[in-house]
Amino acid sequence: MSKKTVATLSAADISGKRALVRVDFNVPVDDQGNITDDTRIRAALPTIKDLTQKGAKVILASHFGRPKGVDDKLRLTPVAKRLSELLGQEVVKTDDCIGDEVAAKVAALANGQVLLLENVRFYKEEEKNDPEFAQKLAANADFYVNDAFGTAHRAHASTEGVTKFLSPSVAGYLVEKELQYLQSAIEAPKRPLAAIVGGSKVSSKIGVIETLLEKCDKLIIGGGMIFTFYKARGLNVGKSLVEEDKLELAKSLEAKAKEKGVTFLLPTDIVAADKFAPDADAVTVSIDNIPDGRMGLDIGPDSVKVFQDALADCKTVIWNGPMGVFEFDKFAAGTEAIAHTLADISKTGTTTIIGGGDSVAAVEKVGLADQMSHISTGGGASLELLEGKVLPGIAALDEA
Ligand SMILES: Nc1ncnc2c1ncn2[C@@H]1O[C@H](COP(=O)(O)OP(=O)(O)OP(=O)(O)O)[C@@H](O)[C@H]1O
Ligand SMILES: O=C(O)[C@H](O)COP(=O)(O)O
Repeated sequence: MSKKTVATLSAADISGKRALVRVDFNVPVDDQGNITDDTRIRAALPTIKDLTQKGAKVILASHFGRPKGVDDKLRLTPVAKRLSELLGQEVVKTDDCIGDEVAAKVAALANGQVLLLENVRFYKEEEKNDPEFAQKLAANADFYVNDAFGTAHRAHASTEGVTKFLSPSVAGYLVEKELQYLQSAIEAPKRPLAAIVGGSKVSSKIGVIETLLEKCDKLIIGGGMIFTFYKARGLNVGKSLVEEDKLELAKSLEAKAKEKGVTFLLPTDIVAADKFAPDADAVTVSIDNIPDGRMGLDIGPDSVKVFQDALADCKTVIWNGPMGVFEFDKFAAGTEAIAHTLADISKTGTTTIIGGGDSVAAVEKVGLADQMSHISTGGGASLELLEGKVLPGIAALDEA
């Protein structure tokens, strides 16, 4: 990475200084507001601990959800509690992210103490990347660290705007690690390189499919988007999800794969349901035999076998998006089988990278997260990076 990192800042440089650290604590919560997965909080610990050990005063900023103004359900109080348990030290929490209360609590911080600001998205100026708001956020700090990989694709005040008011502006350890895995997988991968792309919509994955076609040796497609490809080939897809306006595009993507010599694999069989529900009746059918009244909600066992064979000799695999409606147990088998396959090939030295919220949730559901080479904490951010886009939150940091 060509960006300056927190590792380059010594205790002599930062002891007693106030660090504004952007983290992505946008964690999933249940109906009661309990955190159901603290991965993103744990992922920020190396940067926070490094800064506190070097004697800095750590001021954490994050968004949480997509509030329209102040929303008590989207306060970061439960996150502060969880973070203080994980750090084994008290985390001071403020009720706002700018203003007098924040200034007073920051002024009272001792070296090595940690403070968490309230949800920065309570101000609409955050997402507008308003310079005055960015200046107010920056006013409480001496330097800036961005460790919010999951939010690096947003040009917001706390991810991009603040860098104009704080120096140095450096990357944290999580950002460094994410870039290292995702960029090297796409720019200098050990080959063969395979990408598995799933999820529901062709339209939301076109960018990544097109970019991956340029880089990959094998492209494996699953999830709801397969039916747009089948229909483009003239197959009957019953009531399955189809994006009618993307049929031509699907055709051209397949043609492009052929032209480039990329192995392009679609499932050979699917699990067809009579309705979109967890208790739907499910039958496995070959793709040229999808009954009229049914919808495909998972890939079938033959497809899993075909995909496994294709992945067996790969040295790098990137996976984004589930193979089926894995939230319903009856339609989770395809996604879970792919998760197991990746765990198996990881053991033989293949680099396996899981990017994106749903695929990560699926891998976690089957307890295989720690067997993958890298699990990205960024959904949209990892996709945009794989698409070759510039991430504004990274671009704004100081060059190394
Ligand atoms: N055959 C299918 N029919 C309808 N929906 C499907 C099908 N297969 C998968 N899905 C749904 O697709 C959703 C994920 O699709 P989406 O395009 O949003 O991917 P994503 O959230 O971007 O994935 P990721 O976060 O892993 O990148 C899941 O909720 C899953 O239930
Ligand atoms: O969960 C995410 O992908 C990030 O925290 C970004 O959230 P956003 O899509 O609301 O900007």
